[in-house]
Amino acid sequence: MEKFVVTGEVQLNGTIRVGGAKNAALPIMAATLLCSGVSVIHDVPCLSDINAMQEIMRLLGAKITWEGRTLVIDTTAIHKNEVPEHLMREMRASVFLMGPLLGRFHKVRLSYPGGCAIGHRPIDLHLKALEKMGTVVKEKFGYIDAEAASLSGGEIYLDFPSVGATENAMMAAVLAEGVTIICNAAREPEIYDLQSFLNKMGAKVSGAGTDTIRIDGVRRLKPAEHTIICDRIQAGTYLIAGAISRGDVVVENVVPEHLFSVIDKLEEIGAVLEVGTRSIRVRSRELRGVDIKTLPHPGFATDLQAPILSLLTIAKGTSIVTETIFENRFKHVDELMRMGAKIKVEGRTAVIRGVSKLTGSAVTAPDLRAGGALVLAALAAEGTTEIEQIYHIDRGYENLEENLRNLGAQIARVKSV
Ligand SMILES: CC(=O)N[C@H]1[C@@H](OP(=O)(O)OP(=O)(O)OC[C@H]2O[C@@H](n3ccc(=O)[nH]c3=O)[C@H](O)[C@@H]2O)O[C@H](CO)[C@@H](O)[C@@H]1O
Ligand SMILES: C=C(OP(=O)(O)O)C(=O)O
Repeated sequence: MEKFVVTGEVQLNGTIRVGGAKNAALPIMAATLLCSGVSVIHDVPCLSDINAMQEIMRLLGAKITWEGRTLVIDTTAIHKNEVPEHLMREMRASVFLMGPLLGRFHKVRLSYPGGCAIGHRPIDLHLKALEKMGTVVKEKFGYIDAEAASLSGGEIYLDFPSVGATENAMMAAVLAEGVTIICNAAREPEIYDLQSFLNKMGAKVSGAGTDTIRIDGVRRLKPAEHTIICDRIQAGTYLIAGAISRGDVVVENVVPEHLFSVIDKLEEIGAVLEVGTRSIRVRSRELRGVDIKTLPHPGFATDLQAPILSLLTIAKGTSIVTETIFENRFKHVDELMRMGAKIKVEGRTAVIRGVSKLTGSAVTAPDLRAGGALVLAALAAEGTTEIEQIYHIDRGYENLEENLRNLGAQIARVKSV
């Protein structure tokens, strides 16, 4: 086990370049399974979730090699359409294998996925979408058997614009007969990236980025080459790092339109932002409290709720943060309170009374973004903070300590007893 040791109160200065998005790379890796051949995916982040996905795909028969930040995936020898439970449990994204394997083999067997413990996280919408395409789903002994003699297009209404269900439905529908319409689809940028990749494979998908996606089924797909979009959540986290340290940070390789809600809230908090075509500069001195509500894209991303909450702990006045996506995503609050934050949680709302200073303390990362939030708090805190269970952070933040050190932060990864 490892932990981060952070000595705070250092202003961050400099430039950081973010890489490809985990949440785009994972479904796109799964999508390569839709056909036989060699796909090439550029700017894949080096993260433990990506490694976990590779492990599963290798078990299914894929040959995967890294060339720098490029992943070369050969799906010619896929011979399995069954994923064992212990591998499914490793991450939420394992559920993305369902759509592609069903599309290619008309049959798949897997169990419930794992992932960050941030709420109940059912997969009923994924299954409902697949059933609408003619799949028969049977659940027994913790396993899900999904089978479709032939997948056929259908009209799918999602009760909630679930990112994963939208992606799974898209991947199953590309090889289905006829037209599939996904209504109330998720509009996250990662959905658009998946559409781009599927279309490069020869699929006919349109509408990603809106709430209605149309898929005209095709008979055959071919392998494709693609570059993953940049990670808006890591980018947002580094912007908050600049603001919380009262520094001057430029985040490069970003698509500002993906970050509108964060840019808007940081400005409301009092940070000064300069938005370029592919970069954003953040500076801050005085911070004031604001209200934030997480929503599906283009609303404020739930994955940035914990990081921005850290910033609000030292903003003047009272802030109210409402988490509407996941019912259990305030686990960072208790840890932040150990650092001197004043926060009260009632149901899905956190009321934060800004304090002038946080103090270094021993804390534990309860999940990925909550872990990121603790690193941010530690950057601003007086003294030294030790953050345990950083394997959560390694799921989604690439080279976090190195990137922060390059900006001047005092952060070290050390062995934990
Ligand atoms: C790998 C990946 O891309 N993960 C992201 C994805 O997760 P994920 O795809 O799991 O998130 P969803 O958009 O599906 O979940 C949103 C909400 O819908 C509910 N729901 C979802 C599916 C379902 O079948 N039934 C159901 O009720 C969930 O419990 C949750 O309350 O989107 C989330 C919301 O932006 C992000 O926080 C995650 O980082
Ligand atoms: C919750 C997240 O990931 P996952 O859906 O893979 O658990 C995340 O990236 O913040």
